[in-house]
Amino acid sequence: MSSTVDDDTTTTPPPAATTAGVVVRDLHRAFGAVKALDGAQLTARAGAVTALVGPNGSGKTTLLLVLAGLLVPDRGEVSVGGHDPVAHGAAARAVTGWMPDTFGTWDSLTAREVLLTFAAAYRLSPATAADRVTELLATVHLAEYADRPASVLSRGQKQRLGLARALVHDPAVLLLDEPASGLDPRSRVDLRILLRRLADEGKTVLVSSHVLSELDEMADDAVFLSRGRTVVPDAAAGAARSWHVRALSLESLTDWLTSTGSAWQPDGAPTSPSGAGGVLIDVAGDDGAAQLLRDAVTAGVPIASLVPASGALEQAYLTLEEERR
Ligand SMILES: Nc1ncnc2c1ncn2[C@@H]1O[C@H](COP(=O)(O)OP(=O)(O)OP(=O)(O)O)[C@@H](O)[C@H]1O
Repeated sequence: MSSTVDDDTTTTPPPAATTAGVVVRDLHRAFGAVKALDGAQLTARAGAVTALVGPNGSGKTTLLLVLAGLLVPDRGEVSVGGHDPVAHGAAARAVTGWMPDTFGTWDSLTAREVLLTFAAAYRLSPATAADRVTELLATVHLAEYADRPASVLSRGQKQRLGLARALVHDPAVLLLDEPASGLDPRSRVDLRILLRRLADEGKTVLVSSHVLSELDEMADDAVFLSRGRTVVPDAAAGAARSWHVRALSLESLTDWLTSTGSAWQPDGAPTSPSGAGGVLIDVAGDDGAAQLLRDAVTAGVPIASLVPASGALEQAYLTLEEERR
């Protein structure tokens, strides 16, 4: 990949797209002495939601900016929907929907006008654009704000308008930087459902977020970044996971766990007047949880629930050795 030129203005047409999805190989980008990307690798499949996870400063936004064609990398290979965003920026942008973590709007325009402006920039015909914008405003539940100035929109509503903007040209690849930030719980659920639907339609969805429980529920794949490098979470540490066990009688649960030599700790929740309560216990994998449940029931412990205390992504995230920067 060239690191300095966008040759859209030359007469060489971009090569036909060959690879769906997003592929990143050995990507580097420094800001002075800070290596924001230091050999990052990534593959995001078409038809899947891929989570981009990492501590503050790990390079997530830098990576997404490179993929969106807004930042030139120092070196490395990038393919977005089969196009190189540096060498063939226009072709890559045509298939890319980009939602930054904060979306500035022109406050004097209405929500509809904002979207129509972007639709025109993507060269949608006025008739197609009008229909598409009306449909998208309904999709992100902003129909009632369609003809009001964007200045009246709340932060979460602006986020939703930003999502509609990213979708206006029906892109094959969606790059979303912290899309859930500022959204209320209902809007977060709507976002999750929408991203799942888009992936099911065959689109590539790459989403960064700090809300790991949400990514857990929507992501098919995950890529972990740490100090600009892709890392594989410690598999051994990830194998044992904390589970929350609750029983109708806390006393009988803890007596039984102690008699079997299992290490447990209180879950911190108050015991109910009837004596119900719970503990946290480390269990190796789903098989271990199934065995624990079988043994407890056999021993006559009145188990009420057995659930992972944290999501798989969160657990994997916590095994990352690198710290925030
Ligand atoms: N324009 C810039 N100039 C100087 N340093 C930058 C610039 N952009 C990013 N950095 C640095 O590059 C590193 C990676 O930043 P980046 O914003 O990509 O991280 P991030 O993973 O998105 O973080 P967060 O989760 O906090 O949003 C950080 O150390 C940051 O300070």
